[in-house]
Amino acid sequence: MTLLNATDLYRFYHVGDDETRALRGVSLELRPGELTVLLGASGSGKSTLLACLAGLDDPDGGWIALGGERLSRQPEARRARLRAAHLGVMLQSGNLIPHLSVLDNALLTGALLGRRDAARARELLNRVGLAQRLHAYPSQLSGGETARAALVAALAHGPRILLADEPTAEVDAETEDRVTELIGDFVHGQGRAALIATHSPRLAARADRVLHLSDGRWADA
Ligand SMILES: Nc1ncnc2c1ncn2[C@@H]1O[C@H](COP(=O)(O)OP(=O)(O)OP(=O)(O)O)[C@@H](O)[C@H]1O
Repeated sequence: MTLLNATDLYRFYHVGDDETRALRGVSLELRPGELTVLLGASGSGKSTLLACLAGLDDPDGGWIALGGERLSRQPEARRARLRAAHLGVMLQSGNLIPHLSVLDNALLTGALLGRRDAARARELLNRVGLAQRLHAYPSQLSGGETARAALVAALAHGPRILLADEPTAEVDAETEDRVTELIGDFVHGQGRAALIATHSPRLAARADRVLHLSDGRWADA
């Protein structure tokens, strides 16, 4: 079974006369129970790929399907519905709402889906070491706390797929272990899928599959 299917993705950016080919024919499948780690040098296209898979950006070529439904080249409202139904998304650009507390951010998507689960949100925040920061606002968090709060906000509604960009950025080794455990349980304990861009050797060690992006292509392609 495939939860997410991306075929032959292209994404070009134009600034003045310059063209950056951020994605050049990337295909990918995400399956239940599989933790996939995404590696690549800065500028290789990792964030662009995650944004396209999340339906936050639209590829210029190729297509993406979530649970058999097409995500790419759809109106924003439909992409948002599919995103909420299937995905947990944690991106560097931030998926926290500034005027909501850490706890309310974690409850938001579940509430929109009609399955608000405060006990689960608190448990996840506790597991990543944020039990004392439930009522803080995003602007009051450190970089590492922001990444963990954003990860919990992506996971708390129980999505089938997690897409995450550097969830262990700026954290100490103990917190990195906690975040790795949380993602490992989500994928291997609950049979979900995850695609994680990370430089963490701890997280990479738990991966079922490691993919390398280089200059917008799979390195071995
Ligand atoms: N909005 C944009 N406009 C123009 N160029 C962009 C834009 N976003 C990304 N790029 C370019 O596309 C390429 C891929 O960028 P991307 O952010 O996907 O890389 P990355 O692998 O995530 O890098 P990092 O690890 O530094 O976050 C880079 O050359 C980047 O400069």
